[in-house]
Amino acid sequence: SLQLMSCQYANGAKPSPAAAPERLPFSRVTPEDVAFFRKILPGRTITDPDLLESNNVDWLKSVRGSSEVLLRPQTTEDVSQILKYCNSRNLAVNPQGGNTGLVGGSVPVYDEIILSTALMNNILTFDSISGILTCQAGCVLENLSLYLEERDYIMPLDLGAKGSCHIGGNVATNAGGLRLLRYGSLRGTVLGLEAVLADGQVLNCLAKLRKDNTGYDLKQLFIGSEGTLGVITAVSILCPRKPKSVNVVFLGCETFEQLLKTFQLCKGMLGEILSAYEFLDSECMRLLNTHLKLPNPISDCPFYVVIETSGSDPTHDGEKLHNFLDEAMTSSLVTDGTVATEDSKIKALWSMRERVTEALTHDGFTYKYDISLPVERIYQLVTDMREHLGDRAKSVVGYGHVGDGNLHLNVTSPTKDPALLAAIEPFVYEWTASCHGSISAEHGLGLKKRNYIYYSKPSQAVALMGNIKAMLDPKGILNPYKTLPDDLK
Ligand SMILES: O=C(O)CC[C@@H](O)C(=O)O
Ligand SMILES: [Zn+2]
Repeated sequence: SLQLMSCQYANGAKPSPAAAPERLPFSRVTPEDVAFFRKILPGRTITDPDLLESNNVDWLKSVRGSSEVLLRPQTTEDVSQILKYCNSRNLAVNPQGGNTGLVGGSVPVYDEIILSTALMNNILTFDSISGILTCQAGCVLENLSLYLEERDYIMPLDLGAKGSCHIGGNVATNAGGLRLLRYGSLRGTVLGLEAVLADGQVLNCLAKLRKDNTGYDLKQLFIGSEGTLGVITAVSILCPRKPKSVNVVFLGCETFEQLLKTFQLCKGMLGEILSAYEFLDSECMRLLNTHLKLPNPISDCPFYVVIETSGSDPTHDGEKLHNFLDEAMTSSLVTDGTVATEDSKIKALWSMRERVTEALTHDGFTYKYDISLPVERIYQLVTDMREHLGDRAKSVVGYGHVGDGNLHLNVTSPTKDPALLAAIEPFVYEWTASCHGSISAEHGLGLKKRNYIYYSKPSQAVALMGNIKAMLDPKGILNPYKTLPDDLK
């Protein structure tokens, strides 16, 4: 049974999952507006509905807008002119990066103008002594990684969507990913950023310093604000050296308790070379086998772990890893495992974890939950949800970032199913709030989760967020219907 929640919903009305926001009274785009955009962005003002199709729908194909204008600025000055104009005309704007978000934050809800960072993809500077990279917001994460690897550095973040996501979008959503355990969140590695405010003012906080205690750290407002406070146009990021030795291990455990004990052992024995500790359950493995034809690299187990080590001495790392595996096997914490040191096998083992999201899209309509919990509780939520839903769900799977206490709980059904959704929500949020967890660990609130914010934040904090929004974007033109709950307006 659940503890009484200390959140607004404990006594008041609970938000309904199906609630769609009403269109706010923004202006509608006129031929004169389009003529203005064509003048400042010749050839980069798109109105052909076929060309706009992919920008209007999210990666999951679960949210579809009806924007009629896509703008593709190349410079900060372009973005500034666009926003200055839109603000004066009261036109709503949806800032968009690689459009790989999972909470409906990166697509328009109605007819918001789409401002894409796709053509803002220049690397500005890289300092090979400090490892500080500055680049425009539209650089694709994987391109930045390749650029850095040639210079013996890596990006401090890595995610499954790396081939399409933009660094500006990563920063705007404070994306977590697979290396957070080692290099920390973007709140630590982003040293500076440039953002254009709703009225077109350019805020240049593009510092390239490790330390800077001169007043409030304004860049933090934009990190994780999902484009609601300004459009990030450039960032500077502190990048780690490329490790000389990388190993990946894929292990199987009988129980989640053993998986956690293995994590403890691993932290103790691998210490400073540990760079990832990820998990998937046997349901994920079934979906990888069935939908992507990826064979299990070890024998069947209830739980699987991906451990990555990154260090500077292959002999030293190999020895540590060997000792750890020896201990984990002899103490029966793990039942089977395989190790990879060469690139192609490392990639193959990583894909067992990275491609779960893709496998799920082939299983049916997917309801996604991205929950932070005390690490020892994370799998209990999956077990309880399975029991709670019984045969109403097609698959209920758990995977995620054990090292960060971040569970990805996904539920599928053959088609979109409002009755199933009503069984999942608010159950999942109440469960999370009862453990003082977060209802969005790394994906953000976007359109889908914003009305559940009170499960994780006190109403004073949400009200203050509303004040900050009103100060920076008084007309509310930036990414409306996102992040903040409806009851603020
Ligand atoms: O699809 C999901 O729910 C999780 C996606 C991503 O955050 C991951 O860790 O794989
Ligand atoms: Zn994740």
